[in-house]
Amino acid sequence: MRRRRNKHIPIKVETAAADNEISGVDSLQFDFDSVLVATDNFSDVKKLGQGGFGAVYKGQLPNGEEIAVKRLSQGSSQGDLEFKTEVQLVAKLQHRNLVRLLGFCLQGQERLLIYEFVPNASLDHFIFGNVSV
Ligand SMILES: Nc1ncnc2c1ncn2[C@@H]1O[C@H](COP(=O)(O)OP(=O)(O)OP(=O)(O)O)[C@@H](O)[C@H]1O
Repeated sequence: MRRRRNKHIPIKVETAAADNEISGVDSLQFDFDSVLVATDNFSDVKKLGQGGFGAVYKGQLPNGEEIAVKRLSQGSSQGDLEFKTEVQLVAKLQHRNLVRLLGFCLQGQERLLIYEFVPNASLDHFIFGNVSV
């Protein structure tokens, strides 16, 4: 008799591993409506620039913290789970020369990445430290 290959087992194992990997990722999730309020509905006035992955908007949270919201262009084939896993890994990175990723937002087709806002003037300090000119 021919032996049937059970294709379901590896998929279940992968899913379980991925679930463990993203445990706690929800704490990084921003509410979409709060981001809309923070960026004045992604108004052109708040637009900081345009990168390869989408437009970036300045926002302000209710506690006064300034943020930069990267609104990813739609059409990525990346799944929600992959996206969340990637966000969680990047959010753990901390370095004086890296802009801090604060969180993400997933709503329908919308995928947002929320970073700390870095004013132009402070980029010199990020890169060169405190140098007097
Ligand atoms: N954290 C931030 N604080 C302030 N402004 C930002 C921040 N992130 C991005 N910007 C602004 O948005 C623009 C686009 O940034 P983004 O990171 O999307 O693309 P990029 O760095 O130009 O190129 P790439 O898409 O290839 O990474 C930047 O040039 C900058 O003006």
